[in-house]
Amino acid sequence: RLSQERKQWSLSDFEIGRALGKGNFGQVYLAREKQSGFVVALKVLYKKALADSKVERQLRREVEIQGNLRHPNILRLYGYFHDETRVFLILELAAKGELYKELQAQKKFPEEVAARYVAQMANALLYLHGKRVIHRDIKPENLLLGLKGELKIGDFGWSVKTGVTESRRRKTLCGTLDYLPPEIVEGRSHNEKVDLWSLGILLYEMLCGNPPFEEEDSYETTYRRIIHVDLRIPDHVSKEASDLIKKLLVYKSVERLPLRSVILHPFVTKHVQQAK
Ligand SMILES: Nc1ncnc2c1ncn2[C@@H]1O[C@H](COP(=O)(O)OP(=O)(O)OP(=O)(O)O)[C@@H](O)[C@H]1O
Ligand SMILES: O=C(O)c1cc(-c2cccc(F)c2)nc2ccccc12
Ligand SMILES: [Mg+2]
Repeated sequence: RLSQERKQWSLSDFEIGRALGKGNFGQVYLAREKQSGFVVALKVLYKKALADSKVERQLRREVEIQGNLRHPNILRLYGYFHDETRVFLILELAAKGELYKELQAQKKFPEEVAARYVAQMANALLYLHGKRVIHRDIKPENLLLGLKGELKIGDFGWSVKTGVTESRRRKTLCGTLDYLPPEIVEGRSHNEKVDLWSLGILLYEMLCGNPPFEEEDSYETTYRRIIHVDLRIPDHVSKEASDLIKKLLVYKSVERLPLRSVILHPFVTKHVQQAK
């Protein structure tokens, strides 16, 4: 186990292994803590890049939030440290990498696989919302897989503790709109129910191989399709799955199916044995 107390970590505490992936502000490496032999993912972020993109505050928030979370479907942040030029995040290793890669390789998932991921996401979101944290960036790129193929929500770059109202519209709108709910796309106030919409988008993409409102290179068309909830569900999708998607992709956030009902929905219960 990594010593739990607020230890002052440094690079010399770790043996660095292969690169696991490349992120926006640096690389992520396999690493072993020398003292305990504990294997982690060490995420290296360059201060210059962070400062240039003005995301230091967001990073500190991400670290603060993720550091306090303990849930089997949420990637652990064990600690962090920095030197003159870099910030290092000591993260739980997600041995099976990105869900995104799995989805790209398989094109789409069988319904029982998608149902398991939906159940794990719903449980993680129940925990998060219970702590007044909204993720706001649920999408395959930010979901990792543990050793037993269990889903781990990583990347709290966009999460916030509610009550912090700020228009993140600018930065948000420069990424892809595909996963954003109408209230964010229209720059209106939003709450944790944004994660319910994204869960619906995720389920659709896992079963269909592409997000529902995706348009080749037309941002405006995607925008219009989102606010009109212009949803077309292919015939190969079962009626239970289709029902759940339609109950999550609802324009009015208050009408979206609550997480407890997601977990008890026939699409999930059909495939996933429920917690005792
Ligand atoms: N905990 C981890 N375990 C295994 N692989 C990881 C882990 N964290 C990151 N990776 C790999 O490194 C890549 C880059 O990591 P990540 O996406 O977190 O960086 P980033 O894109 O800079 O962060 P963000 O997505 O928050 O902007 C991921 O796509 C994944 O392949
Ligand atoms: O030089 C610093 O004091 C510094 C510290 C941190 C930092 C330190 C701990 C946690 C965290 F999330 C971020 N981030 C930075 C990003 C850009 C430039 C400088 C810094
Ligand atoms: Mg990333």
